[in-house]
Amino acid sequence: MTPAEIAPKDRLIVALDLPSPEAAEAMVNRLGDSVTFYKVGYRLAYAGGLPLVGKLADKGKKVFLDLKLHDIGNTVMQGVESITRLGATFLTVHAYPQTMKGAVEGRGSASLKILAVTVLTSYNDDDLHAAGYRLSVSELVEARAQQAQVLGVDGLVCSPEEVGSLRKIVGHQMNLVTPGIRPAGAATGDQKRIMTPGRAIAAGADYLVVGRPVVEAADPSAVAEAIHAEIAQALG
Ligand SMILES: O=C(O)c1cc(=O)[nH]c(=O)n1[C@@H]1O[C@H](COP(=O)(O)O)[C@@H](O)[C@H]1O
Repeated sequence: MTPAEIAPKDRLIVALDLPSPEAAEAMVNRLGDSVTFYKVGYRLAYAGGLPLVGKLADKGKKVFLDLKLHDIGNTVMQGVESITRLGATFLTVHAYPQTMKGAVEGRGSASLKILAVTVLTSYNDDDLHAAGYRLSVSELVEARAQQAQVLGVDGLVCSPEEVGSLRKIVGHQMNLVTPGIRPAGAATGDQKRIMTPGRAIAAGADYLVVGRPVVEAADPSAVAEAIHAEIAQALG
């Protein structure tokens, strides 16, 4: 599916950053038909949530398995080979060349799509320098995007701020998936490179990842519906 063919409703990925599979399933039931795509990340996966990937897929939902793998190439390759059997649509790895190469090999011809995390949305230039990098966020994001494209990675996780420049580099071949999404007035939390849903879509993001603003809301469905409306409006 090319990015232009993604239905507006399928562009919102709700991060099920919840403490247990029971809490996650309750949230999925609460959101009902309004949400079609979910992310399972550290909090849920390490609390016994991995079987939920297959369960959600059986219910017709798509699942983004956010494990952010990073290890020697052979270990990543073997891990991804195992993950291809879980039923996820997307899997994250960190955007290091050996890691991305191993992940693409492990994926083989499976339908799982590998997303490379460029620079985490909680980082700014100062955080990168503190971690020992000499490049700015935008320079490192662009360099990693180029490497990911050459290595056959399927998509990138980036902040909405980088979507415009990354489109020029990777065109429409790669999915651009953006966390760091905050509806107007929502608490920023630890995110540093953020945008509203409408502005992120207008900038060219294919998918928006939203966690706390939805799952911690008094009325999660109402927030999800409002984000869908912003997405639809931005797509015109
Ligand atoms: O890979 C991710 O999904 C990810 C990458 C990134 O750079 N920033 C980022 O926030 N995320 C994830 O996206 C979600 C954002 O959640 P909220 O900040 O609660 O909306 C979390 O589950 C993060 O782990």
